[in-house]
Amino acid sequence: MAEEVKLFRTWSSGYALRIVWALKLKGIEYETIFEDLTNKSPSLLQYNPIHGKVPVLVHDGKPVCESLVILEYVDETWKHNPLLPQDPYEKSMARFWANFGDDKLMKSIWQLFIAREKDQDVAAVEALENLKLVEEQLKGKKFFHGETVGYLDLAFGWFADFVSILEEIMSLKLVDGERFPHLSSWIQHFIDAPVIRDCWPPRDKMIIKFQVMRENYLAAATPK
Ligand SMILES: N[C@@H](CCC(=O)N[C@@H](CS)C(=O)NCC(=O)O)C(=O)O
Repeated sequence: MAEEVKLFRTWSSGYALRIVWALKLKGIEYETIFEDLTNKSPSLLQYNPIHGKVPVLVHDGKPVCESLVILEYVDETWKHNPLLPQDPYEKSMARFWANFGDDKLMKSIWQLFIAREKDQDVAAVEALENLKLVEEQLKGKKFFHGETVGYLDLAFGWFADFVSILEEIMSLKLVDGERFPHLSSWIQHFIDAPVIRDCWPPRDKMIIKFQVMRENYLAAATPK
């Protein structure tokens, strides 16, 4: 019997995009269910009752939640075109840096994005420190694991897109080739990599979405 694979996602979620890329890189057929997060479907809440978030992967009726967990599930279930390194130490390092990306880097980039003008310099310091750590990881490499796209590239993929959205909306340059030569070249390689390049959400829609989000945060933070 054919396997049934379903992916609950939204058009813009960078977390969900990780799973889209992983399934496509593995050549797995799947059905997409687009969610409206302002009116979550009963199925999403049933499959992810703890967080109620996308992405959720449902494989033959069994739900898997949390994008980094789903990436590992996909990699272990369909073993061809491996995403994670096989060596136990390298695998644990990959998990470490993926968590760093979600916990520290993403938070600091977001804090910069929603900082009021007077707070931007302070917020930039933390974001830049985190970016330097990522830059170190990419020294001498095309992708995080070498010559081909793998788990960490998918984990950091949101950044490749979001950084230029942030730069455009805030009219600043965060990642330039002089300060971050390795990160800059990774962004270019990753954005244009086969499979990856076909899945990006429409840029104009992303700009509008994040512009509105930023304005709402700034308005909420401004004393009346
Ligand atoms: N840690 C989660 C984060 C997922 C997440 O934050 N998804 C957002 C969309 S980008 C969501 O579903 N938000 C709905 C909500 O917070 O209620 C993961 O890696 O899957």
